[in-house]
Amino acid sequence: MSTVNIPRLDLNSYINGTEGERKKFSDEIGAAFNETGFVTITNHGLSKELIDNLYKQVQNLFALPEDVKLKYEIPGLAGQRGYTSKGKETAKGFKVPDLKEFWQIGQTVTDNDPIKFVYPENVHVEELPQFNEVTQEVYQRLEAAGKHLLQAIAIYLGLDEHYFDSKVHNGNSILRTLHYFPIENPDDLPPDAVRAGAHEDINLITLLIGASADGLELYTRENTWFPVKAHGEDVVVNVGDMLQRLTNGKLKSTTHRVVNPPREMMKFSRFSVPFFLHPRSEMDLTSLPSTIDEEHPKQFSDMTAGEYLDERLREIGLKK
Ligand SMILES: O=C(O)CCC(=O)C(=O)O
Ligand SMILES: [Fe+2]
Repeated sequence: MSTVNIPRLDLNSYINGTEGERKKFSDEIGAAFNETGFVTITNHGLSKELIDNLYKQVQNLFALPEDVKLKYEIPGLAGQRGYTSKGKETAKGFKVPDLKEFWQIGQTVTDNDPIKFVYPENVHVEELPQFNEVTQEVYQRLEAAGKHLLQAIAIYLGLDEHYFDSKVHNGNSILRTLHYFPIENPDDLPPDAVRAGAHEDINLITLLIGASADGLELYTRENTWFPVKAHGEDVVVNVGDMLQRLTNGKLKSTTHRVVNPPREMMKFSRFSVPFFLHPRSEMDLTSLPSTIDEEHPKQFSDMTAGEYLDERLREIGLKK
């Protein structure tokens, strides 16, 4: 099996570290994002209690009766807020939808930024007030961690440390709580039905709170699948397509998937919670001039984040 190096980095050594520690963090995350596009992070600002409470609430949400969940599935929002039922999202290039249902929470604008009027309202689960509270806290903490990670990445890219700050302020990020539902009769499934088909994330970076079970795999340069394992409460962070475009492929948006468990485990749920860190839709994703040269010709067309998101949501079947 090919060996894939997914370094485990301490975010606190960047936030509160010495000049040397900050530089080391920035070099390490940059090198990993250039090589495999994945790292795991400790000291990310989410306590074990918060994560345990999050998973408890997520389980409560998906345990609600089908008709209650369906009342939160809102037409016209492309799944960007509230509930998305089974069979709605299909990985790009796949025919069979993923074996999952999910709930998405978006940005809450608390200042006078006019972008407030552009975003759809978040949907609150009337039956579970604690779900709304805990996901709000998790959103804010992952967004804060993500801003620090982008500062470290900016330094690696030779940009000003605060290059991304204004671009992600009140950005279009999404916290997705996911349920890969139990399958009682795996024989009834189409042969190519999987929990999450191979895909790349759309956004700048994704922060994933370690899932309730194994299954996440990344596609290596040697064309093999490699399992991504996170210790306890570590957060897995990977590069998305927007950051790959901005850096002309210097930082890699690595293909990943969630495989089905062994047959006898198919009757158990798997839960996971990725946070897709998006910029404001006006951010220009045109590749940075410093990433283009004779050896690395320009690979992507110039687009804003909003245009790119729209194109991708259509490709995965969420937007008509
Ligand atoms: O469930 C997981 O572990 C990963 C989910 C994922 O890759 C996604 O939703 O984009
Ligand atoms: Fe993903």
